[in-house]
Amino acid sequence: TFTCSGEKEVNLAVQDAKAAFKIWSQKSGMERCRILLEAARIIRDRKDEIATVETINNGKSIFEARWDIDTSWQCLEYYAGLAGSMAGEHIQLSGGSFGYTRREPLGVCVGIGAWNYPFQIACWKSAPALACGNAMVFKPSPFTPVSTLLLAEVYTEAGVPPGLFNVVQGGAATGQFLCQHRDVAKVSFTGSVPTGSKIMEMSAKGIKPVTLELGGKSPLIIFSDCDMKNAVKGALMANFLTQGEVCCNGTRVFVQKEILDQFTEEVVKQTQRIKIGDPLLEDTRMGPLINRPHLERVLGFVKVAKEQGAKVLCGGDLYVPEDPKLKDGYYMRPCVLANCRDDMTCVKEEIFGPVMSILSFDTEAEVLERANDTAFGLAAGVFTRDIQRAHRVVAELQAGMCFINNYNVSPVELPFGGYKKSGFGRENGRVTIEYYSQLKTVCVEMGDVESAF
Ligand SMILES: NC(=O)c1ccc[n+]([C@@H]2O[C@H](COP(=O)([O-])OP(=O)(O)OC[C@H]3O[C@@H](n4cnc5c(N)ncnc54)[C@H](O)[C@@H]3O)[C@@H](O)[C@H]2O)c1
Ligand SMILES: C[N+](C)(C)CCCC=O
Repeated sequence: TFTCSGEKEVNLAVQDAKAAFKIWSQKSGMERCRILLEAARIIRDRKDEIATVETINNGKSIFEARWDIDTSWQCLEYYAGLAGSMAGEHIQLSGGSFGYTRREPLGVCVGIGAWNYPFQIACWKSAPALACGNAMVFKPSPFTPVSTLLLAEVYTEAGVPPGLFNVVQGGAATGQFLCQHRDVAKVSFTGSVPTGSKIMEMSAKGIKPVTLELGGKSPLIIFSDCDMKNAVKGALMANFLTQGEVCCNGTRVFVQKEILDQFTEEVVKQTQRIKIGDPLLEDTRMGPLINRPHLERVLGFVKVAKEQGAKVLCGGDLYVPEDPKLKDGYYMRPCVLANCRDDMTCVKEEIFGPVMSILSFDTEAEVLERANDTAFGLAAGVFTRDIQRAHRVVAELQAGMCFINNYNVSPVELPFGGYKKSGFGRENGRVTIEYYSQLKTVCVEMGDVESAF
């Protein structure tokens, strides 16, 4: 049980971060690089311990939590590598005068996280922020308060100035204190569209830049010429990681008519094999959902889908593990829905649970139109052996993160973020430096001032 941080604690955290920023921002990129590399090393060394805490924090399987910790330390390593190469430009002007640009940090940045990837989200935000010379105050979701504290511990042990990465706990009220704080220079948010809209409104009042990583309802398009084995594996990766509670999941699975039956049969077979249970056991691949109300919400979506004419091919109901200590857990069986139409609630709304909707299509033009017919634009995937088609289709897809012949892999070198209502700004990749720094232009006169007066 954690106590929520109120206005006083938020002020203290920001004040400490401000003091730490003064020290950190004066360090050279190489000095920051060394400390971030050390932090990455500590996370790598403590991988099993942090993954265990993350599993207890969120409910995802320990197998998957280890992946999250890998993508987390890789993120720190990547931005450590970039820290030393941040530079401005020199621009020659007439008469020997010149200008130059300096890439400078923003100041105290705020990170607000969702509960599905608590440790990874904190790393994806703090690593580029710190590499650029900023401080960060981070607020994890109140459903997953624990693992971010380990990250604060790691940064401290690695040698960042005290307060440079500060964690405050709480929900909406704490988040609002952070967003409205006059000494906060930027807000990076991961969460739902309605909260993202509020964050943007608060930030607008203070003219603060924001990064918004929001929800999605992404299409996964399976053409008849795909490698079937990989397409089925891809569909499972696109739908059932972290109990289906993944922003970029490809939950609208469009399958070309010729292979619909074969694909569906294989997907159902594989889905039924997913081992549900105690997430700390090595062979478990699906743990419990985040909490009771969310479980009920997800089951409610399945109920409405049935009422609207979808056919449940497997799962979609409560799961009670044999182990008596797990009997009150928030488990459900992963669900595959067939006979879906584009106008159904399960196809239009983000469910954020283990529910895959299968839709069929005839032509490329048709599927593109249907895939893009959504207010979201986070991710999309295509399975085909036709290389021209693959690139032609992704060029038309309105999504920030597109996968060809795979899904939900996240190399830190590649920018990640949304189009349309899925948000803006990016995490990972070189471009994120732009979102955590600002450019100062210096104009240098080498001659006399030519005055108009
Ligand atoms: N695009 C991405 O990278 C990404 C990643 C993970 C999750 N998500 C999205 O997150 C959502 C699920 O996460 P959630 O339920 O935690 O989202 P949420 O919007 O309910 O909460 C996210 C965070 O915002 C805080 N918050 C809530 N109200 C606030 C307010 N008024 N002011 C400031 N902070 C406030 C919460 O305490 C939490 O820390 C899904 O829609 C999912 O798609 C997106
Ligand atoms: C690591 N994944 C699976 C790409 C998820 C990124 C964060 C989205 O919720």
